[in-house]
Amino acid sequence: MPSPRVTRAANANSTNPNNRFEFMSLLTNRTSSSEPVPTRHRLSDSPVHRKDSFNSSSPAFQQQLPEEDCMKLNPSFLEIALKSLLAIDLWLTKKLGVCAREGSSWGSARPLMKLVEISGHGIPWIGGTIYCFYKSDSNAGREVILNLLFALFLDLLLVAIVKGIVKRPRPMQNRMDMFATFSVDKYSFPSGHATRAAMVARFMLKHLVLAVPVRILVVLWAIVVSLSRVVLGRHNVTDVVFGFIMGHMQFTLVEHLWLSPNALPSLFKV
Ligand SMILES: CC(C)=CCC/C(C)=C/CC/C(C)=C/COP(=O)(O)O
Repeated sequence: MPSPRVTRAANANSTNPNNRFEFMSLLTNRTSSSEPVPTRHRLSDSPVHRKDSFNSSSPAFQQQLPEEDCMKLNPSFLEIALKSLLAIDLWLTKKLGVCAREGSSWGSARPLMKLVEISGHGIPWIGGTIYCFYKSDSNAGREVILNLLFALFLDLLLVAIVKGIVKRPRPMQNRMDMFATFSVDKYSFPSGHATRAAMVARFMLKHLVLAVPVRILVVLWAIVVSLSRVVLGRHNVTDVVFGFIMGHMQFTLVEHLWLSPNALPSLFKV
C-alpha cells in the first residue's frame, strides 16, 4: 500500500509534472483556481537573495504555505548540538541503569547501591553535622562545622530551586522508592546527591586535616555516590554531571559567604 507521502507526491506530479513535489511549495503560489503558478524566475527573487522582508522565516511567506509544507530546513547548530546531547544522554542513562530494578543486569547489587545512596542523603549529613557541632570543644572546630551545616542547607535550597524551575522528570526506569524525599525530588535535574557529594568532599579536603588514604577515600566516595544515581536509574547522566559541577560551585560560594564566630557569637564558647 503506498504511503500517504507517496500518494501525495503522485497527485502533485499529476497536476504539475514539471515540478518536483518536495520543492513545489517553495516555487509556486496557489491561486484561487488551485492552479500552481511558478513565481520565482530570477535569482534575485529567491528567498536567499531578496532583500525585502519576504524571506522564508517571515510570517507573510509562511502564511502562503500549507502547514504540512512548513518544515524547518535550517535548525541552528546549538539546536542540533542540544538534541544530539539529549539523545546521547538518554541512551547512556538507559545503558548504565544496571541496578534500576531487581531484575536488571546488576540487580543483585541494588541493595549495596542503596546504601551508597543513603551515605549521600541529606538527613545523615545534617544530623551528623549538628551532633559534631555540639560535641566539638574548640571554637575553631565549631566554626568549620557551622559552615558545613550552612553549606548543607544552602545545597538543599539551591537544588530545590533549580529542580522547581527545570522540572525535568526522572528517568522512566526509576522506581520512586527513595528514603525521605521532598516534593521537588520527583524532579531529576540536577542530582541533589551529586551536588552534596561534590560540595562536601571539597569542603572536607580543604578544612579537615586528613591522612592521604582518607583523602583518596573521600574523593572516591563522592564519585561513587554520583555514579550510583545513574546506576540506580534515579537520574540521567546530565543531571549528575551538572550536579557535580554545581556542587563545586556551591563550595566556592560557601567559601565566599564564610560565617565567622562574630556572626553567631552565642553558638561559640567564651
Ligand atoms: C533537616 C532537614 C530539613 C533535612 C531534609 C533532608 C532531605 C529530606 C533531603 C532530601 C535528600 C534527597 C532525597 C535528595 C534527592 O537527591 P537526588 O540525587 O535524587 O536528586
